[in-house]
Amino acid sequence: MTDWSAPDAIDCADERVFQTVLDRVETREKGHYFEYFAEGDEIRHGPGLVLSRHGNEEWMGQTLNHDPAYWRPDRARERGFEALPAHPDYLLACVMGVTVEDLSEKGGYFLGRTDVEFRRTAYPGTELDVTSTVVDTRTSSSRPNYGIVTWESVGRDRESGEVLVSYERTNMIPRREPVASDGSGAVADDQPSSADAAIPDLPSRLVTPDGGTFEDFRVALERARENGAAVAYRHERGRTMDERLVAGLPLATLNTARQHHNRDAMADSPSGDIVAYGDVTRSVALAHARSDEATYRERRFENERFHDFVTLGDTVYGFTRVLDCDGAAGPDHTGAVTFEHVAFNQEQTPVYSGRRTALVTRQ
Ligand SMILES: CC(C)(COP(=O)(O)OP(=O)(O)OC[C@H]1O[C@@H](n2cnc3c(N)ncnc32)[C@H](O)[C@@H]1OP(=O)(O)O)[C@@H](O)C(=O)NCCC(=O)NCCSC(=O)C[C@](C)(O)C(=O)O
Repeated sequence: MTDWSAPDAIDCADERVFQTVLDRVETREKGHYFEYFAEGDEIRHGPGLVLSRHGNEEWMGQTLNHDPAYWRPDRARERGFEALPAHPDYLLACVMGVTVEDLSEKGGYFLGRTDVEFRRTAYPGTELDVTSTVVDTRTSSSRPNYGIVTWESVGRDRESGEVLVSYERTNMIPRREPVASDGSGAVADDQPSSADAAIPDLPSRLVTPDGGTFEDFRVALERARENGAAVAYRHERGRTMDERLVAGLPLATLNTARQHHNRDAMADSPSGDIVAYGDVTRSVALAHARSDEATYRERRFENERFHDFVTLGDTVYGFTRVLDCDGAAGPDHTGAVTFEHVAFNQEQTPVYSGRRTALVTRQ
């Protein structure tokens, strides 16, 4: 009989032996299935993460968020920051990144997020302390292999305890034991396809603002309202998703979701391949929008949805609609603008949409 305690008892160089061993051993799992989560559970995320200047610059550089206030001290001061700040997209991606191991590493997709509130400016060197609470769990009626879980997450400065950002996010999470679908979410064969569906009435005219200041948006909105038009436009820039964006950026935020870096595991998933981290896709589309606007501060995001997969080689473009201008919000030299942003791919398929309120410089 083989002495299994002997160091050379298993010849791993022999393919057949190795495959037999692999078939027999248990896998030490990472992440949690849907059944693990119960409403009200509170989770403190262990890894923490120190926001870094390198990470900040890498994120901004790769996503085209080329706003010098986040890497030039003179421009940061002009913008009213105490020091070089962390970019809000980088902060948000890091806060969410450290939650992934506990919440969503098992797989499944990021479906949406809402109530994203930036409470304080964060600076490189800040150590994050992130906690999450399970807000809701339910089974999916259309996808029997998955459940749908919503968490509220809060990212704090570990030293001061101050809240930097908070949000509520929803994911599909694989079930340990898939159940038969109740079919209520299935699309009936005789339903019209989206191509056949009637196109809703669009405003007769779509107005583009003359520039990117608060006044430009306000004037465009007024002009549009007087003429039954809407303020909506697309941005010229696009960014093709390469490995650095799809796998590199999430890993730099400690996002361990297999969706972004394990092509082998993802081959047998609904997307069939690795997909871009939702925060990367959105940050690219927002960068396109910000490149056409005099952003002063990010305030909040609502109703963010991820509609379709973004895979390697896809190109992400941006579309913006201006919904509202509030001259009374923020410091005197700014006003708040609420936008609806849509990220779309080379086939003009929407992959992300969300409502954003930012302070924009007046002139
Ligand atoms: C996933 C796909 C295939 C489903 O496609 P579908 O046609 O089946 O979609 P659906 O019918 O719209 O949604 C399925 C179910 O989800 C529900 N649902 C949908 N949205 C929400 C929401 N916001 N809040 C609450 N529930 C929502 C919806 O009501 C439905 O429930 P049902 O099965 O009971 O009828 C499709 O939606 C898709 O391709 N989306 C893009 C996903 C994606 O690429 N996300 C970003 C990358 S993954 C990621 O970043 C990962 C991360 C951050 O690292 C990490 O979580 O760890």
